[in-house]
Amino acid sequence: MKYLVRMNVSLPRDLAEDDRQELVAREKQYSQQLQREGKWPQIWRVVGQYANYSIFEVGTHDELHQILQGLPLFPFMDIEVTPLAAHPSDIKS
Ligand SMILES: O=C(O)C[C@H]1C=CC(=O)O1
Repeated sequence: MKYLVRMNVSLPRDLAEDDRQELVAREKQYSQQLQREGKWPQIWRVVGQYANYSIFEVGTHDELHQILQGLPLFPFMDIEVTPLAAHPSDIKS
C-alpha cells in the first residue's frame, strides 16, 4: 500500500543545540534505514518550510502507524497521511 505523508516539524525554541543535533541525527539514521528497506522510497523537502512530503510503501495502515510513531521527531511533528490508490489513467499500471 502506498501513502503520501506530509510531516511538519516544530522543534521547541528552547531545545539545546546538542539535543537538537542528536535528535536530527537519529531521525536521519531512522529515515535512511527505512529508505534502504524500500519502505520510504521518496522524501522531498517543502521549499521554505521545515516540512517534507514523503511516499511510504508498506503492508498495512498499522505498519505505517508504527513507523511514524517511531520517528525520533514524532513528538514534534504534525503528520498528515493520504492513502493512495492506482489511477485508471496511469499508463504505468
Ligand atoms: O527533516 C524533515 O523533514 C523531518 C525528518 C524526516 C526525515 C528526516 O530525516 O527528518
